[in-house]
Amino acid sequence: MTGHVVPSEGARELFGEALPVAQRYADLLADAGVQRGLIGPREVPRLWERHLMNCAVIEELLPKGADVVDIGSGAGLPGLVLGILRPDLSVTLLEPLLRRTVFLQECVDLLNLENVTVRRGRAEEVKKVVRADFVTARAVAPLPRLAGWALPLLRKGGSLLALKGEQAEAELEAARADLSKQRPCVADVIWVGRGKVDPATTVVRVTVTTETDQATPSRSQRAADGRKKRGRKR
Ligand SMILES: C[S@@+](CC[C@H](N)C(=O)[O-])C[C@H]1O[C@@H](n2cnc3c(N)ncnc32)[C@H](O)[C@@H]1O
Repeated sequence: MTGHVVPSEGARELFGEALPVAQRYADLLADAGVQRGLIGPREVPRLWERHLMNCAVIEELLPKGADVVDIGSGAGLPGLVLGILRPDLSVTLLEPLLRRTVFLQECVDLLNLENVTVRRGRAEEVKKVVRADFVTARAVAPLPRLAGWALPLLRKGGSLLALKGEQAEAELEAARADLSKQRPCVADVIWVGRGKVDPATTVVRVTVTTETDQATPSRSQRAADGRKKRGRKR
């Protein structure tokens, strides 16, 4: 055990009652996570500020009881942190690599997180079986590709919350046309955790406005719908 992952006062405030469990997770990351190459050793001194806290503030965006799927969880960021902080959420950690899912399952078992499920797989392979109110992702893929994986998983009114860096606004502007072709949606960039983390966490939020199976109807479907509507009016 490295034993030097000490939470700051800000981390203590942010995690509150969940701090002991978050501390155990931080220790697992600093120990087995580093040994197994899931997180770089240079990240250890900044585990709380740069990783756990930066991810934890996303909880501000999640209503009570929401279903959350975290695409490409890696060592558990942000999904595992959200599951620790918010026992009311139902969190699925979706990750294709066995080495990572083994670590994630060990964390879930050791931390006794009954609200967190580990699922091994690629996001593009679960479109027909996974549904969520929110999809989270950090450092997984450029926005158009990420949206292609995430939007089909969302219920109407649900959002993709993509944790992004300084280029978030430019990335969103470049991806807008592509996003609306994938599924009707509205998208913006928001900052969460002001006063809790510095800098605030930048999130690209993409909210879908139709049911899953109504995603962008084809031209022929639209024409057929139009004919039906005119028929009903007569
Ligand atoms: C750079 S890591 C980021 C891990 C974590 N989200 C973080 O911020 O530390 C990217 C992760 O995405 C996963 N990934 C890559 N392609 C994926 C896909 N198609 N579906 C789900 N996860 C994927 C990788 O296996 C890897 O664990």
